Amino acid sequence: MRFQGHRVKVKSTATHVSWKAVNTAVGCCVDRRKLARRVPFDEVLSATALNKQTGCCYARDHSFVIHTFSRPPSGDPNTWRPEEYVLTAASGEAVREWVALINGRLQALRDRPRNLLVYVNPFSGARRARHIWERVAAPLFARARVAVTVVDTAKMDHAKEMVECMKAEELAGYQGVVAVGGDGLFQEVVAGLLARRARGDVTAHRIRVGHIPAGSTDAVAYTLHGSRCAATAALHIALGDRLSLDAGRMAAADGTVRHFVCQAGYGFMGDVMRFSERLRFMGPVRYDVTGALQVVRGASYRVALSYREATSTTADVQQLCTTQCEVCRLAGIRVQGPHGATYHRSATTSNLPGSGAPAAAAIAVTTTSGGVALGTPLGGAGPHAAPPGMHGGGGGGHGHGHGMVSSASAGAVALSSTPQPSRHVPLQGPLPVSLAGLAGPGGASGAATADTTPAQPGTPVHGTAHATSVAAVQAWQAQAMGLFTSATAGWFTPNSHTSAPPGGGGGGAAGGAGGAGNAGNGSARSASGHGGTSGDAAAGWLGPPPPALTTTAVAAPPGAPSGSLATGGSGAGGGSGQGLLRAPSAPLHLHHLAAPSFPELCGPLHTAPAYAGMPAGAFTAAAGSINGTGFPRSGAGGGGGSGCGGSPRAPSSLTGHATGTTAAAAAAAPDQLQLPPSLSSHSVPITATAGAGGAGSAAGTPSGASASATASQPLYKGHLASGPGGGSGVEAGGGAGGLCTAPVVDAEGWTHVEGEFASIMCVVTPCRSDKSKRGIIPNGHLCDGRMYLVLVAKCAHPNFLRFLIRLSARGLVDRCLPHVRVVPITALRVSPLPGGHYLGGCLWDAGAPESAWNVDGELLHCADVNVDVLRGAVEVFARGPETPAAARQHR
Ligand SMILES: Nc1ncnc2c1ncn2[C@@H]1O[C@H](COP(=O)(O)OP(=O)(O)OP(=O)(O)O)[C@@H](O)[C@H]1O
Repeated sequence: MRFQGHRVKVKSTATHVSWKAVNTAVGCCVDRRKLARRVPFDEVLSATALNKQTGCCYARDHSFVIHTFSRPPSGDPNTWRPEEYVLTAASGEAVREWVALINGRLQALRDRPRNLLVYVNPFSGARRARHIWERVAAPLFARARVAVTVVDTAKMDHAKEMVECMKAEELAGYQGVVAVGGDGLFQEVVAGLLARRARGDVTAHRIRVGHIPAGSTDAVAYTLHGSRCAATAALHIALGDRLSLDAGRMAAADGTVRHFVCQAGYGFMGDVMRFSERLRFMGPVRYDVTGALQVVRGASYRVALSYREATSTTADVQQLCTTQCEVCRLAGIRVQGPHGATYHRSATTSNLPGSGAPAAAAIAVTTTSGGVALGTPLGGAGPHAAPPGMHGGGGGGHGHGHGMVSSASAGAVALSSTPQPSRHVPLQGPLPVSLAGLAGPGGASGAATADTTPAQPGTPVHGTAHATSVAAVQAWQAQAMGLFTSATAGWFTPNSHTSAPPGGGGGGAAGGAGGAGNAGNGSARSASGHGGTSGDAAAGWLGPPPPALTTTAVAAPPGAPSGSLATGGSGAGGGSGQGLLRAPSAPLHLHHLAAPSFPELCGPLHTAPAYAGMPAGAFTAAAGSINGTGFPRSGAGGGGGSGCGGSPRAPSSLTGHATGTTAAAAAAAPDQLQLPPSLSSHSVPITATAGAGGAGSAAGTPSGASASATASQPLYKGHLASGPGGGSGVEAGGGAGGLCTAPVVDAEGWTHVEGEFASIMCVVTPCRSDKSKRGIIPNGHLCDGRMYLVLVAKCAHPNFLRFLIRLSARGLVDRCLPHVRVVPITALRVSPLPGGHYLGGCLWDAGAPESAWNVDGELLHCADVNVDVLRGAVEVFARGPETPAAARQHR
């Protein structure tokens, strides 16, 4: 054949097509090496026969073209250009053979998309999204023979709603969904897919997401590909690159849930976003303008932070996450594909038995007096994804729990779950004994409990069984059942004692205890639970095994009013508790309090947040207040035992036991049978007494000290713990810049800090952008199951400028500046506190006491949030940035 007018010898192997000049082809003035090419098939879009007449005096030209791309010969290899290699054969027959051979090889690449759904936001960035799609991306997809369905978004959340509500069969027709716009549009698509997954739609698991940058920041595309080039992004999509990507999930106290794949920022970042929205007419430059104004403004905000530090892994090695990222590969996310090509596989879809089908392990049972609601789903993947412990502290209304599938593979634990849609099953007599729990060899485990209403006190409490799983997971179930049977038997049987399963079960136990107290059939009963570790049963789930779990259900006193008597689990710190809640048989819906991270999954009633560490007594009292029946109510629950003395987030630091009484005002609302969206309008005085040896003592609360606090603040803000004793432990000073309290680590591994910060960021991937080319966290990873908490203490203007310059030029590492901390974490809670400093001005609300969250470029106005990370939450069309050494040149 001929290439660029010279004779070349072409050959094809299983992985590539290559050619080089034959010896006699070139004279001494032509460098033979410049004619040689080696093009891997996984970098070829397609081959097409050319059928052109080269001129009236010449014969028909028998040529074909190989559509591929090229990297710059030097410098950054991450900006690709479409490339065409034209080869001329001796005959038309030869051309047809070569075209068929190359396209046949491409057909065999199973990750190549054939049909894509494309959303274009015409208003992104400088409003060039449509133009970029038509001029840059669409022609490349046509070259790659990818069919596309294009939708222009008409409003905010249009793409999210469409993805979320589309029929499963329709979605199954696509291999991926592409967002042409900014980070916000990409986030919409991700949110839509995750919502489907939360509903149990297995189709959504294998849908990849692509981002063709046309917005103002385009941090997603930059992070994934190392460049903001639209052609590069389109090429990655057309070539079918695949990579699993972590996502952060931010659940706000107002019930809003947002996902992010780059960063969520409070303080400076939030203010920049908040005010730049008013300057949208300026286009992308609005961020520079408002950024400068915010530096001048020098705002700082007081918050209470609790975070769970990530365990040390290979990710701690200061190493860049690129195509060959060893950290992500070790995590089992990237595996070597056939023919030496690197394929990226999601742990959620390929590491489980019966590969391809996502594991289903959603288990939850909630019971009300009228029936049993099944299927509270698990939403996350990753050892820290599900916060089942939130269920443990809620004695009273419902027994419920979780199951989680765990698989250990390639040095990492991969967790996956497929939730089931909630159903409501009428309660007809005693239900079959229930148990739902799955555990895998990875160590994480869970449990589910349920309650119904035994006719007589003293008879076993039956539960409902609900465990849904794919066939592969059922194999694990058999293994897990033994574990859980022994662990949970006691939860259903009064006066029994049992031990927790390794690594989990506390949540279920406490939930079970509460569940046992749920009446619903008119017969009163009470239950007291003694959680092994704490009312914050997350510890039972994620942390070390509790020393013992004890559950006791006892009959209610004779003549007790019809209704339920319930208590929550007790804390581990030496405290134990029991509660008494009298209410009619109306459901208490305590699980709404108990699952703040999944409000979108659990319906509107789940919007009222509660946090781990809230004393069970508080739950009980709160429930009593909102049920408002006029019965006298008192609640006494075991202290939650999260053990941070004085942290506003951990009222249970007043461990020992807490006694709750409902406010009289609350009792004056007898018709309020369900939780309002927020508890903020309810004042629930709580008197708490610290018990001897409580977990709080570990955090500085003097052992045995008494503390009492009356909460006039919303419960969820955790201001309960401001009393003496509880508050004494943390005001030790120290911390970042000396402006925050010394970090206090509680028994469950949460670190609690209060302070005044100029900026708080939660960065889930390196987060590269034009403003920070190396990334905010240069050594972050795309899929390692951790986030990085960046704390910038209140500081003088020059110091904040130093921070911005450092962030922009080199990225951040821990203590890169005296007032900057970078901590790898897996979960975070943030609550605003009164205080803070800022200048007023026409562009901002001078009196605003709180900042807002900037969640991947979208505003979230509620400052009170819970954040966790979903490992490998989405699959994306990407392979990670390439290094010059790793980039394969075709020459
Ligand atoms: N047709 C539309 N009209 C108005 N808003 C839209 C429309 N389509 C999408 N949106 C919303 O516009 C917001 C911004 O979109 P997008 O993120 O694509 O651009 P951007 O903000 O300019 O870019 P970046 O997020 O990279 O800074 C998103 O919240 C998105 O939900």
